[in-house]
Amino acid sequence: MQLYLDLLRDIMETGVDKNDRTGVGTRSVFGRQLRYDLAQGFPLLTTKKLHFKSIAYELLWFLRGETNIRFLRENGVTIWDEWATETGELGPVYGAQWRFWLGADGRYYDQVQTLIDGLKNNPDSRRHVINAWNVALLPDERKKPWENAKEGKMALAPCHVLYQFYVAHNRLSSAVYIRSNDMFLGHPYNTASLALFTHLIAHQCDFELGEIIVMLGDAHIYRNHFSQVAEQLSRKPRPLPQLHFKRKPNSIFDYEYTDFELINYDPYPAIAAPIAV
Ligand SMILES: Nc1nc(=O)c2c([nH]1)NC[C@@H]1CN(c3ccc(C(=O)N[C@@H](CCC(=O)O)C(=O)O)cc3)CN21
Ligand SMILES: O=c1ccn([C@H]2C[C@H](O)[C@@H](COP(=O)(O)O)O2)c(=O)[nH]1
Repeated sequence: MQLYLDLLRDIMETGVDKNDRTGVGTRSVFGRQLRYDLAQGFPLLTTKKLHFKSIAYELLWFLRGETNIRFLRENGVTIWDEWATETGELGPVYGAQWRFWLGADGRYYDQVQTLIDGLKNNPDSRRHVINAWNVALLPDERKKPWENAKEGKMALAPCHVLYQFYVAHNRLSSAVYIRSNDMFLGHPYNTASLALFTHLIAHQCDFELGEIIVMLGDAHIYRNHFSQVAEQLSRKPRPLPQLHFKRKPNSIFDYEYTDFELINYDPYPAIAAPIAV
């Protein structure tokens, strides 16, 4: 994960200070790419402890097509609490777009099922894409996230907007475009989430593992994370953990948290940081 630490340093040293929607303020750069070979280990940050459970349950929640935080809360995951309405609604965020994209013809489109079918039947296709940027449902940036959700809009505009998958020599690679990335809190989650998603799909479709590629638009460090970033940069990365499966469910939608496990994860202690809402 040296690539990540190098990018944090680059942002601190060369980034531009700007204001942002949350009022906290950021230092940012625009347009970067990080890539990891999944055969070298599972790209979960070791220079601070990450709550893998939050990352895994969030992905399972997307795959269920859910947009209420109930499922997350039932499993001890609180990372979406700040944006939800009193009843836990987030509006039509990722899960809704991945599984139930409402077409102009009035039909719902399941992008994940289409992806799996496409990878199995036509792996060479260049159209293995999942897109969350549903223009009609984007929030009004001047309103609070939960106000948007109450009006049937997304609480937050998608950050990890577009996924693409690629098969060569029976190896599955993936890429994600993240238009806006909170480099201290969000980025390590987003990287691990893409890695886990790629593992699940490879497991289902009998592919070997290739690379993951994370492409960033606005890559920012919030002003109130500067000291935490300095602490992180003083630490030396340790060997990556591995992901093992214990069961192969019949479909991508049937995985449970207990079906996989991380082994040899030996991180430095967690570093607490406030989240910008
Ligand atoms: N400002 C901001 N940054 C984000 O990364 C982000 C958002 N907003 N809004 C939507 C989601 C929610 N995400 C989150 C939210 C909280 C943490 C967080 O506080 N992580 C703590 C541990 C908390 C836990 O897992 O229980 C950390 O130390 O990593 C991480 C990602 C990612 N996204
Ligand atoms: O998966 C995610 C979701 C959100 N973020 C961060 C990126 C920004 O700091 C905020 C979103 O604010 P916008 O004004 O909509 O850009 O959340 C992330 O890093 N990863």
